[in-house]
Amino acid sequence: MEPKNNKPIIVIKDLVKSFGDKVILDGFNLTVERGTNVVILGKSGSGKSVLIKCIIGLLKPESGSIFVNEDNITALSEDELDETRTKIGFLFQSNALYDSMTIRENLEFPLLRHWVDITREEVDRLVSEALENVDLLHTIDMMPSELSGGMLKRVALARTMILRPEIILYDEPTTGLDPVTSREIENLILKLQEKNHTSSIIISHDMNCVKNTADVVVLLLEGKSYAQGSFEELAQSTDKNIKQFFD
Ligand SMILES: Nc1ncnc2c1ncn2[C@@H]1O[C@H](COP(=O)(O)OP(=O)(O)OP(=O)(O)O)[C@@H](O)[C@H]1O
Repeated sequence: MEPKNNKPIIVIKDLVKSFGDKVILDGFNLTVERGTNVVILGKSGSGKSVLIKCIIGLLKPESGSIFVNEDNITALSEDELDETRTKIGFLFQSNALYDSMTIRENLEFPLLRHWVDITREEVDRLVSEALENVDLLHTIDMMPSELSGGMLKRVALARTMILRPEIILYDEPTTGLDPVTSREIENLILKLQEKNHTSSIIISHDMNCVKNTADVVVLLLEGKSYAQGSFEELAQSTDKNIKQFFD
């Protein structure tokens, strides 16, 4: 038998999702190989967020399948979904940090929620380690309002990583950041991918981010995976639907 680790981590087949008579995903297919970063490129409203929500089981597709490892997301109960979701980290565009909590408390939150038997020492160690990974240990007792946009994104990334997810879904990780800070975030995404061997799906409009982080770029158009390839392959395409993203 083929060892598990050589199998793709996410396999999506013929996914269909509509709202009323509006078909958003129309037979979408995607395979994410273990340890790779896949960037989903698509116009506003093309269904990128809907796709991510289907992967974490927040939306139920009409048909098709989504396998994360051995689990068919579309067939899991809520309890089983909760278990699977602990293996999937999500970096929200808004960062989703709690404004009334310190950075330490924000990072403790997922640990205390998911690992009920964890000791105080272990919590402290993991929080410090997660902040060290993003070079922000000195902010541990600060409030989110004291940090810049780039620092908040790094804290949010540290919090996403703290449960050691196998998969990370990034929703426009560099939107609203200046080019230098964006580059810092892109480098962190690559560093943490290498360190923790995570696999990622990244939604981004920022072509520098796409270029710097993608192993594979997937163009979502009219509900389908219209094109797939490396950044360079797609950048050289003469297809007008693909070219418009690279011009
Ligand atoms: N819960 C919902 N009910 C009805 N329609 C929805 C719902 N969620 C999304 N849609 C519709 O699905 C389409 C795709 O939305 P989605 O948010 O996935 O786009 P997107 O590609 O992520 O866009 P953007 O880049 O602007 O974030 C939009 O037309 C949106 O209005």
